[in-house]
This record gives sequence, structure tokens and C-alpha cells, in this order.
Amino acid sequence: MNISNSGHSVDIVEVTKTFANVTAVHKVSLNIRKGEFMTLLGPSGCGKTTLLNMVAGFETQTSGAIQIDGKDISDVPPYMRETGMVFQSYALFPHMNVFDNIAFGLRMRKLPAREIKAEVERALDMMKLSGMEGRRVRQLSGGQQQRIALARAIVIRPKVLLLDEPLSALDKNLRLQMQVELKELHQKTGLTTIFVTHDQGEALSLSDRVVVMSRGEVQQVSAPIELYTQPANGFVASFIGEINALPKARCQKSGQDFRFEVCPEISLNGRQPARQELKDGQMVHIFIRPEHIEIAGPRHNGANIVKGNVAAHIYQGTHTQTRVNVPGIGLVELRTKGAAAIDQAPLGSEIALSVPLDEAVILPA
Ligand SMILES: Nc1ncnc2c1ncn2[C@@H]1O[C@H](COP(=O)(O)OP(=O)(O)OP(=O)(O)O)[C@@H](O)[C@H]1O
Repeated sequence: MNISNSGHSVDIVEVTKTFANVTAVHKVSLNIRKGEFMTLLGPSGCGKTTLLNMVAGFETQTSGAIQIDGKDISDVPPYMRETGMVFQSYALFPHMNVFDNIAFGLRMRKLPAREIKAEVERALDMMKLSGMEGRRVRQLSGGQQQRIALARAIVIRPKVLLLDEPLSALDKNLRLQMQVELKELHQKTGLTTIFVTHDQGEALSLSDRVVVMSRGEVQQVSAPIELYTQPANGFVASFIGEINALPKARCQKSGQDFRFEVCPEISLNGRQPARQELKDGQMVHIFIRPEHIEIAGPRHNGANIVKGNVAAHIYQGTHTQTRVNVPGIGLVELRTKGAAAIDQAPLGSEIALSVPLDEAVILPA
């Protein structure tokens, strides 16, 4: 069932927003495609809610333009923008029952009662809430309330669905379940969606593309896999997933072969990384994810091996996170399957680690 009116694009053009002396959003330009699920991700205070509120019309940009389908909507009031918004706090009307909450926007638009009933039923059905029409909001669980907030947003057939941390008030299991439901909802409706979160797991699992923001600026716009494997800079590398940041290293180049001097005792060798253009003598940052580092064995052939002492094991069920203190580098984290590392590398013992440079992210310093 496709309830959207056929997909709409959103363009954010050079948008800046300042509050008194705070620049919350700085020269942000984004194109959100028709039917796309786009996530704004970043730490608290990076400006993602302010950006969403400007699309909704709750805030006015200081400069720049916001367009839906190429038309500037900067002067259109929020209720005329045809956007549906869901807030973290749900913001339902506590004195109304479920039906009246969902019907609110349709009544404001003065639709005939019969049409309102049909539309509300459709939204209830889509959010798996059929039969709950008469319930008071207070009698419902957090997950049910959030589904009503979603039903209320989609019932008006918005051009764009705006979601501001809609899952963060839910407990972990419910959040995972609602992630699946959000994804299903997006697939069913095809609605262009802008989703705000500071939870990178949520961003990776739900989005077509993710915008990583920091201090009011866009750091990277990429599909989830690219974001994880090809972070554009150190901020993104460190913000998405876990990653080891090695000390700055000097790159020595000889043809296609590279040598990175991490510290006087440790050099790592590799071939020309496919995506990076590095020069001889250049300083670089090397980032490597815990799941790519292994406890060295005969098959590692002695290449790119560093030695250190086991400082901690953190057992996590599916895997063990091990911290190794490597002289010249500092703490290095590796992630291995199950609990084997706990016996294989007892606390305090010296172990050798294989650092596969072809899995590393190497960025100019
Ligand atoms: N109405 C306001 N008046 C003054 N400063 C504001 C206002 N709204 C936001 N800010 C400031 O703008 C910056 C960005 O805030 P914003 O709420 O957009 O960030 P956020 O990334 O959504 O953070 P969070 O995840 O904590 O909501 C912050 O420094 C914030 O203090």
C-alpha cells in the first residue's frame, strides 16, 4: 500500500542558522532524493535537530534556502509545508483517545468525517494499532505511543516524514523492534524520510544514506557501508563504530610500496592503498578497526606484527574485546570471536598482533 504522493525531494542549500552567538548549522547543503531514507547523525549539539526543525518550519534559517521538489519553502508556515513530524517525546495529546490523536491533522484540514475515518483506519492498520482506536493515550506503552505518533504523522500523507530521535525513549529490545517497523513503514510508504539520531547503529541499519555532522557542519554524506569502510576524515572514522587511531606516521614511498614509521621501533609496510593518494614524506593518520586486528600466528608470516602486553579482556558473549598495551603506540583494541582469546592470551602476557594495513583507513594528517 503506497500512501505517499509519489516521492518528493528536499534540497537544503547553503543553510546557516545562528542563535545569538552560537552557529548551530553552518553552510549545510544536502540533496535528499525522492523516497530516500536519509539520516542526520552526530553527537549532541552538532545541529541536527536545528536542521530538521528548519525543514519542518519550526525554525527559520539565518541564510540559505530549503526546497521541496525544487520549490523554495522558506516562507511557507509549518502547517502548510506538508511535512509529518515525530518527536522523541511523542507529543501526543493526553486528553484525547488514539483515534482523535491520529485524526487531529485531518480535522485541521477539514476533511469530511467519512474520509477521516477511512484515513485513520488505514494509518492504524499500517502501524499495527487496529482495535486501539478508543484507548486513552495514558493507557498505552511507550512503543504503542510511538506508533501512534508515527500514525499521526503519516495519516496526513506528508511529502516528507521528519523523525527526531523517535526511538531513543524506548528500551533496547523495543528500539530494535521499532527499527524493523520503521524500515517496513518506509518500504511500504516510499516516503522521503529525514531521521535524526545520535545512535550510529540505528543510522547504519535504517538509512539509505547518512549525513555525519559535527559542530554544525557536514563531515560526510555516504551510504552506511561506505561510511564504515571509507570514512572521509578522522572525526567520521572515530565516530562510526570503534577504531584504533595509531600515532601519526611518516609515509615512505618506493614505487607501489609504502612504509609507515609509527614510532622509532614500529614500522608498518603496505602497498599503495586503492583510495588514497599518498606522497613520500607525508604525515598520515592510520586507523584500524578492532575486528581487523588478530593475534598473530604462523600464517601471518611475520609481516606488520606488533608486540604488547594484554591489559584487559572484556567478554561480550559473541566476542571478546581485548586491550593490549603496545609500547610506542599505546592501547590497541582487538575483537575476536567467542571467548578463545581469554585463554589464548592471559592477562599480563606478551602477545604479538597482526595489523593488516590493507584493512586500515589511511588519511593525510
Ligand atoms: N533556541 C536556541 N537558542 C540558542 N541556542 C540554541 C537553540 N537551539 C539550539 N541551540 C544551540 O545550537 C546548537 C545545536 O543544537 P541542536 O539541538 O540542533 O543539536 P543536536 O545535534 O540536535 O543535539 P541533541 O542531540 O542534543 O538534540 C547547540 O549548541 C545548541 O545549544
